[in-house]
Amino acid sequence: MGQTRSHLSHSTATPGGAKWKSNDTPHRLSISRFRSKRKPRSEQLSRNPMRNKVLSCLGRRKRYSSQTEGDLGYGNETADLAAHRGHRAGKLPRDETVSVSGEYQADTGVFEILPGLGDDVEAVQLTVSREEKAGSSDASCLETRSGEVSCTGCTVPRPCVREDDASDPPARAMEDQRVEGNDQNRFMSGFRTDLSLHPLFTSDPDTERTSSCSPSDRDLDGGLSKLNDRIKGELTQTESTTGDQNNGFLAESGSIKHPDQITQSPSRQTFPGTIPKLIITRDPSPSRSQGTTALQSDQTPCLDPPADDESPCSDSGCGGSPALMRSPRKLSTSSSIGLSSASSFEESEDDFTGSDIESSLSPARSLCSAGDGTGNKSWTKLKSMVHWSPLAFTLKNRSSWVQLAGHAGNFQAKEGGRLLKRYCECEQQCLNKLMTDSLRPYVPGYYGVVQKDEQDYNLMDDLLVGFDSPSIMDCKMGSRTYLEEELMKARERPRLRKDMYEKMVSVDPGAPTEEERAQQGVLKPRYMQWRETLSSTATLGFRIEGIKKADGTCNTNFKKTKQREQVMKALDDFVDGNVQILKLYLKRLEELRSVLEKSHFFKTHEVVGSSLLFVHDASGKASIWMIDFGKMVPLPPPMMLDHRTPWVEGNREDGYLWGMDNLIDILSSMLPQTPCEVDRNSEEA
Ligand SMILES: O=P(O)(O)O[C@H]1[C@H](O)[C@@H](OP(=O)(O)O)[C@H](OP(=O)(O)O)[C@@H](OP(=O)(O)O)[C@H]1O
Ligand SMILES: Nc1ncnc2c1ncn2[C@@H]1O[C@H](COP(=O)(O)OP(=O)(O)O)[C@@H](O)[C@H]1O
Repeated sequence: MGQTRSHLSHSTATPGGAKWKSNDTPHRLSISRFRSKRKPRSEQLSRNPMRNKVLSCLGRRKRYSSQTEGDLGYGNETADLAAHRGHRAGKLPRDETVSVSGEYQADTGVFEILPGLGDDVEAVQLTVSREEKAGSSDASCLETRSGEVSCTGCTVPRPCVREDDASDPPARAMEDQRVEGNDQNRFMSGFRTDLSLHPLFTSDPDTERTSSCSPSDRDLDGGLSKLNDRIKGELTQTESTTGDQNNGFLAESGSIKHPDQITQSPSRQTFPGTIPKLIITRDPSPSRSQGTTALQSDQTPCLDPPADDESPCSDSGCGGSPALMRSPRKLSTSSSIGLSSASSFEESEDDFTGSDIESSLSPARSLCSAGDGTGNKSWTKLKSMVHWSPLAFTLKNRSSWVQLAGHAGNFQAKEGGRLLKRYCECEQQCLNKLMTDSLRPYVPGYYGVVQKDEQDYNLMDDLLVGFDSPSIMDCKMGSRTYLEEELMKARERPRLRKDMYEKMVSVDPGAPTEEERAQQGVLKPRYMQWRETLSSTATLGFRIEGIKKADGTCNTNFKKTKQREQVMKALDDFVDGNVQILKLYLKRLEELRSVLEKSHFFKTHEVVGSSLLFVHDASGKASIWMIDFGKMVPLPPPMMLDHRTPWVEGNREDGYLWGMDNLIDILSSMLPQTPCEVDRNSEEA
């Protein structure tokens, strides 16, 4: 119970760059190297500055608005399910045709059994009407819109708790983080270049709206309806898909350079963009003015927003979850690790140890006590967490499914190697489109929308299937984690998030401004930007969200893992010094990058908050998939992104490929040099 293990492997490294050995893993070489594979930034692409108001109609992810601990997996299943009733969220329009990828014939409207659902699923219907729904009064009865999944075997994932070290220095002031390499004018020709210069949250939201929005409402409406038409068309075009997630498995060998042995290259990539002036994070430097706020508005931000005032594709948006507002220390649903009992885990909450980031939870509820990825604290083993049930071995396609990050309660693991993820329209549309895109091998197979207990879910492959006690890492990609739409909404209708304020304070009590402290709340973009600059998102274009290792140890506390060397240490520990795995990951990433660069889908979507899920196991299998498409939104045609251009408001760039370049570069630099490279480097030196 609660066994502590885990150390970052580098902590035992031989000083002085001597060869390092961990168990049977290959030696790491002490030669420092830095490979720069960064691709040149492409020229500005054709862009349409029109605000894509359709975003607000696309994905809306909602968490259970009144989550209890039972909701989060502590209660028994019956209680969980009961609690979920009445919190139906993110519903599709009643009359909408639901596409179930690959397992239906268009226009039939027939029921079909999804093979992957196993015994749980009784039926899936592709099209329903309001009348049908209206006739269904009993939540336990078959909902005729998209089918029913019985409750058997489903439980809500448990949350994983993060622990943050509040003693670390506060984040740097973001308003000053204009970093080298930025060339706004180059990218903003044809745009209103004053967008990022406006103070956010002016006293007159209408004025602000006018200044930041070029097109008229009529134009926007037109764009909205055209885009909706396009999307509707695409919804019917989904092709057959099956869960072929094993297609990404790879294999190789070698040794990894110890992160401590890698020196910083002069060619290190720095964030080429500008941190928007939304944020004033307090700077520890006495020379900095403190207590300034970005909320330059007469308008008093609302601390208890109306439920419908949410930002797109967000569970609670800038307005936040009302329930969370009322329950400030509720577990952050996005700071969780869930272990589904639909997987092969057997667990009781008593088995979990560690402290709780969201400190309202009792210690008994806490799942992991983690270091910050810098070696300051040791990781804590969740428990004798991975108790394989004998049953698990007899069931085909079952995995020890783990929810490493994201919103607690969003997932339910199903037999048949699939997952139910709380419905998000944006995600549904993306997954549908991805099923026919060249990116298909890099995303989970998608099987449409199913309904259970008045809640819609997207049904997708469990990517852990096929792995034996996998090690998992969630890496959030991109240099920006909030949509432009969210930013605009925050300006127009600023809503204070008490939960985010508290999350911020728990990590760094000095981070809030005086005003934020007085308000006991922060705006969502402010919080998101603070997280970006505290971690490696702003400087490297990605950040580690969580790592769970084969031995059951788990760390979701990488909020302050910012520096390249810190990231390397975490990665090194994740692969346990196994250079074979590292090479496989590198290969997969390079392949994915190449496909991304060519994918029309990718070029035409703003990709925010999406992650790469790294999975490997002791057998030497390793792969990476893209997950979380809740904030992957289509651009108004003919706008396209290169995903490397620094973001300035209006250009919608997200830094996804820039982050990938950096990630690939970091992984490459961890590999041992070939003799040729050693020679070349010594010659250069
Ligand atoms: O990781 P922490 O610091 O807890 O912050 C979370 C993550 O950024 C979530 O992103 P993700 O889901 O990608 O993990 C985000 O959800 P959105 O992606 O919906 O914006 C949450 O916003 P809220 O859901 O508004 O609380 C935010 O509170
Ligand atoms: N298809 C999948 N297969 C296996 N695990 C998944 C899959 N999708 C998500 N997960 C797990 O769930 C976590 C959260 O997923 P994500 O889609 O980011 O949720 P959210 O939308 O709530 O942020 C991931 O870190 C990963 O551990």
